[in-house]
Amino acid sequence: MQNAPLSPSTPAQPWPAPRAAAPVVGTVTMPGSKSVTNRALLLAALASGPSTLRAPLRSRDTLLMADALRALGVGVEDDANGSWRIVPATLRGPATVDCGLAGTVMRFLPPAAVLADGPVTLDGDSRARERPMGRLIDALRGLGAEIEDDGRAALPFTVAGRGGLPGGSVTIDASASSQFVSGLLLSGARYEKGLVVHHSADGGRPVPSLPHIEMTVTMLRDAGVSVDDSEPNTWRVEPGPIAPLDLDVEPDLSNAAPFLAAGLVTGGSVTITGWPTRTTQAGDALRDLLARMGAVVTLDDRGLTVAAGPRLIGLDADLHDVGELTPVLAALAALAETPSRLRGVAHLRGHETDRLAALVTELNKLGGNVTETDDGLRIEPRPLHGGVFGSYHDHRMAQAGALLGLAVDGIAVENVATTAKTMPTFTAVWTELVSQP
Ligand SMILES: O=C(O)C1=C[C@@H](OP(=O)(O)O)[C@@H](O)[C@H](O)C1
Ligand SMILES: C=C(OP(=O)(O)O)C(=O)O
Repeated sequence: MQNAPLSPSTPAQPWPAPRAAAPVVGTVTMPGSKSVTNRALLLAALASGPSTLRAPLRSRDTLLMADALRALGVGVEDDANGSWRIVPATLRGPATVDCGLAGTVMRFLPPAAVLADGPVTLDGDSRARERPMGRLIDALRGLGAEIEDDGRAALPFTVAGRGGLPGGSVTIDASASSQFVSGLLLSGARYEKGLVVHHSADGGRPVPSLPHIEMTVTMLRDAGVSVDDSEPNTWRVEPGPIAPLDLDVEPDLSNAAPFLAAGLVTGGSVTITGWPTRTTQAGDALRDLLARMGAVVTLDDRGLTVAAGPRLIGLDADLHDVGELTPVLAALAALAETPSRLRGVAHLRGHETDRLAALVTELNKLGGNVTETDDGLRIEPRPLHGGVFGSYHDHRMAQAGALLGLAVDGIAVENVATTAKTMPTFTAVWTELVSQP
């Protein structure tokens, strides 16, 4: 198993996306959830004893998190069956952390780095330096942390670890990313006074991706931490120990999106095994969203099966809670019979790339009719033609391109290797699924 971060470099040749010769019918087992794996790694590092993570995701984002924790002195050891055993330690500095392009590393690690006994310097890919960070840096300063960022309010910066943090109450504008809140909550129990996080933004802009905060709260409670989220936009974490984890990581439901959509655009049917009946993963919303697009959706002992209905219809939806599904849903909408309106996702401009601009550019390059709105996209289906689909170092843009390639002749995806951010096996699993007789 590879432990070094996978290279984000751009290969010279775009990947010729396979065109479906027949309806795609098959079953796929997804690797573990990125969001669960990186929360579990961080919590395990701060826990009161060793933890076991079974079926963790091993991808660029999670290997970066594992390496970051190792740099701080935590043991992240490979077990024989693919599990990780995490042995906490007093966090040490000086240390250097490569965040790559992982939001979960750049937002979850700094609130833990204040607990280190020396400086921790964080940096990442060039695009990572443009992703929103300033509000989290300010919030940590408000809680007593010292952070040297040369006024950039972005990566790279150095957290002056002092072996602890007073903690207390802080108000943050988390309208750019739910990860600011999740990051603070994950470490909050280890602050002397615990933590109260309150979200407030100009114009009442809400926190996006609330299911991801629910995931954080659920995982903290499962580890014995007392969290009060009864008041909207306020989260209270009591100081106290974090119990060791013994966790089976759920399959990544957001990464299931292109596979489920593959059945829909080809008139076929795809089953994802092990789909949890209860989950906090945002990707679970696919059951409802794809049904609204005309799919026949069944959750049973086999997993989640999504079959094409008589028509693939457009979608009018607020994706604020599930923004990470937007690129694949936009590609699916471009292949639908009726127009779509995807709303509530202005914050996608700060994701791996500006996803709204990227989707408009790349879909229109192929003959599409997509316009950017204040907070999303309008998609008028048009017959598409072949061409190179740019991925902008964005795993979900690459997945969107692969999906288009099933239904449109001559699509090639630039830098498909970027899918390794969350699923290094993407092209292998995709090719196997779509080439089945
Ligand atoms: O906490 C998490 O695991 C995530 C939160 C969301 O971030 P934003 O709130 O920045 O959209 C989501 O888009 C991202 O893929 C994963
Ligand atoms: C927004 C995403 O990632 P990140 O965790 O880097 O924010 C994503 O995976 O769609």
